Amino acid sequence: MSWVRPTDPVNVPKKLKVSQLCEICHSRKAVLKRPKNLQKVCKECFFYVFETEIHNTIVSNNVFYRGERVAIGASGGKDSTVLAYLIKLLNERHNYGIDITLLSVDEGIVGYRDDSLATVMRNQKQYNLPLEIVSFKELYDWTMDEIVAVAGIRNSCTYCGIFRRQSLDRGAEKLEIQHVITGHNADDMAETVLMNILRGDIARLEKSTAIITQSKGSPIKRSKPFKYAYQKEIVLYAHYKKLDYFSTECTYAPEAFRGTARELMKNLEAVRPSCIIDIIHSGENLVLKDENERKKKQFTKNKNQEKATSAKKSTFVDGNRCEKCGYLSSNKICKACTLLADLEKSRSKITLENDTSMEGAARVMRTLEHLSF
Ligand SMILES: Nc1ncnc2c1ncn2[C@@H]1O[C@H](COP(=O)(O)OP(=O)(O)OP(=O)(O)O)[C@@H](O)[C@H]1O
Repeated sequence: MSWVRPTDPVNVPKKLKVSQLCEICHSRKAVLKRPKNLQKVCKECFFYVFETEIHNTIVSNNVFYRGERVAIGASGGKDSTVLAYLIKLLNERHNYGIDITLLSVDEGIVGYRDDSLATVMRNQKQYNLPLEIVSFKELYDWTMDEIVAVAGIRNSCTYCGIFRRQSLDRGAEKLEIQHVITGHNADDMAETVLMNILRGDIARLEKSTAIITQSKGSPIKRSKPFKYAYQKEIVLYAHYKKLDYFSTECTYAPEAFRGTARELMKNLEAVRPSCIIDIIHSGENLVLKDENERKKKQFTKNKNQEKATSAKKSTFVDGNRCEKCGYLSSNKICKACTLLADLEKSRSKITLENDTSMEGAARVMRTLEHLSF
């Protein structure tokens, strides 16, 4: 264990007021207030409680089994960098017996993902873990910069989310790994619960607080060991541990509604820090109406939407394979292929400049300015 009770009288601070002491060890000087519960703690106790809380989440939810091969979705950002560092540390400390690989998706965003992948490559060396990188270009023949040029910045998160999710699954499948863990934290989870409530999306609401998810028929399961970890604490941990992470925001703006929910969450958290955990707790304990009854209602709603958009929808069966790409899909044609078909229609309209020295968004904006559809 790394935490040591400060029994050495030489290290006990002399003239500290009681209010300056760490509220856990009552010996060392507190250097931070935990954003989660406003408890004043010293650096050593913060590391210890933070690591122990993640360990407890993993153990109490049976996230791993001995001998399991696990891929960590590594973006180079703070959450997944801390995740890679901590999972490796806890695996060694508590002998989980898991085999860890870093798995990155290169979405093809010049000036953003290329820099963050450079961080992942450094992390790979620092943590001595294998790394696999899959790219949108190799899987779909599109980069995100090209997609934004065709579909617009406002739709970027939709495309990126669907392609990234499938890319992580495909990367894991290539490595013959059946478990992908991601750095989604408590803030992300509370934000998703809030968003689903505000949208009335009950089907998603029901699944939004699960720590482990797996589509029926899919061999790949997903889990979120940081489910209860506050984003601010993850950043503090990375800062005090001097971890090497990439902190630039994505070049493309977050989905408008998610951005609004995030803002709302931040305002709520400022007034009541525990609200992040409280929202997750509420989500976990929601008792939803009988599923059949909801499905009937959803069916009627979908039928009406179908009529309005005259969209052709296939029968929803989990575990199907996409008729186009052959990858697992709950629809006849998977979401990625549906989006790709729309993109292909527009591809001919666009000729992207071959200048990679310019940042992605700037390049896209210039391309758009010169386009006449
Ligand atoms: N390009 C990627 N390659 C691999 N995994 C990714 C990638 N992008 C996101 N992920 C995974 O999904 C999680 C949530 O991603 P999100 O886009 O919300 O980023 P984030 O909250 O900024 O996280 P991070 O700080 O790790 O980038 C990440 O922590 C990571 O595990």
